[in-house]
Amino acid sequence: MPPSPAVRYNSGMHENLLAALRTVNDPELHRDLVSLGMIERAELVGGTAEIKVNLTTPACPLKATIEADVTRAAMLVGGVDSVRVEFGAQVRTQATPPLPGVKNVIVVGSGKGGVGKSSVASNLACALARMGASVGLLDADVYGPSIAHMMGQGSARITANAEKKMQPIEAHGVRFLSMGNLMPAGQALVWRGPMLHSAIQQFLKDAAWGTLDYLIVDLPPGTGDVQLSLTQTVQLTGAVIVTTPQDVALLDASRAIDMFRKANVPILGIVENMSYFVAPDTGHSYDIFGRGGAKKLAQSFGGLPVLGEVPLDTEVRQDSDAGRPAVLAHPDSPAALSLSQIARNLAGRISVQTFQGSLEPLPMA
Ligand SMILES: Nc1ncnc2c1ncn2[C@@H]1O[C@H](COP(=O)(O)OP(=O)(O)OP(=O)(O)O)[C@@H](O)[C@H]1O
Repeated sequence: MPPSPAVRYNSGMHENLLAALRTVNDPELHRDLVSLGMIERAELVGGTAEIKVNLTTPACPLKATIEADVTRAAMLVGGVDSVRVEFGAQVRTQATPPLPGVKNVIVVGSGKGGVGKSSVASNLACALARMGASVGLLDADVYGPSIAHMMGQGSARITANAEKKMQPIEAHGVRFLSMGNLMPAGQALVWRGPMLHSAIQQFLKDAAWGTLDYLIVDLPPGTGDVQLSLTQTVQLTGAVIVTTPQDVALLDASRAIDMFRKANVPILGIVENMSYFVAPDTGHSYDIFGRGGAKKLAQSFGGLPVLGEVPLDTEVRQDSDAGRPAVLAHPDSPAALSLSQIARNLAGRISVQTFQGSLEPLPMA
């Protein structure tokens, strides 16, 4: 790893508190919070240590652990009776952002169709936005665009702004673009590769995305032209692979993983959708498609991360059909809880990957 550039702290910082915080490691980045540049404030006000930690994502999966570790370390400093920890977040980006203003572009792909890729993509986008990130969602499933419908904006139409850029539609705190908002409903798209390539380019580069922490891209199933176009157009942060647990889906998912690997796109993790079903009347869990396939798939590629398992749940479908993804409509349902945790795990993976690529510290306030 390259050495970390020195982090400068402003003079208002309490030296003993900073020294204590140097003993606290970020649990995923395995470096102390001070040298990572994550401490924005460390002051002693009366007997209270007031500490502001700037996380690398608002969806940090280990926020509670960090809070407990910071509190424990600060309480050991002389004169501290209580600790108040405040959190901020600043998502980092690779050395050159994938698009101007867009810190991370994450594609959501699958080998097989119908495994729930669009459902996962829309729920991840809404979950990350709800956690405080600025999120875009691009429906690159040009042959079967379903994001507009799932976001409750099936009849909205894309307009151009004053600079003649496509203006993303906003719903549930997410900015999105979908072919479904360009074409009349129910019409088929008959395009060849080069036309698809230029459509993808326009969706990415001629759209007013503004500043985004995460741009989630819902791909068509399989390993075709759109996937190729995307890998050639932007430096993708990575890919999330959605699969169901049965062998036929896993076989196709492994082809998708192989394609991304050949294109040098990091695999951020695998999501096992429709993993199991919990009968609402009896509470019994049934592994309808054979739970655990994603773990085996991950192992067969040398230990890829499994981001989580999402149960088969009628609310996921009903909420998508009603235009309000389950993480918002039924946030406490088992499927939504799992999807929210997957969003946190994904954000955590992205932070770790970005950190490993560059040890630039966060600029101090
Ligand atoms: N965990 C789940 N529980 C219940 N229904 C689900 C779940 N995940 C997805 N579905 C439903 O399955 C159907 C297919 O899902 P979705 O459109 O997200 O799949 P896809 O992989 O994007 O499909 P395509 O190949 O057409 O792009 C939808 O009706 C969706 O609501």
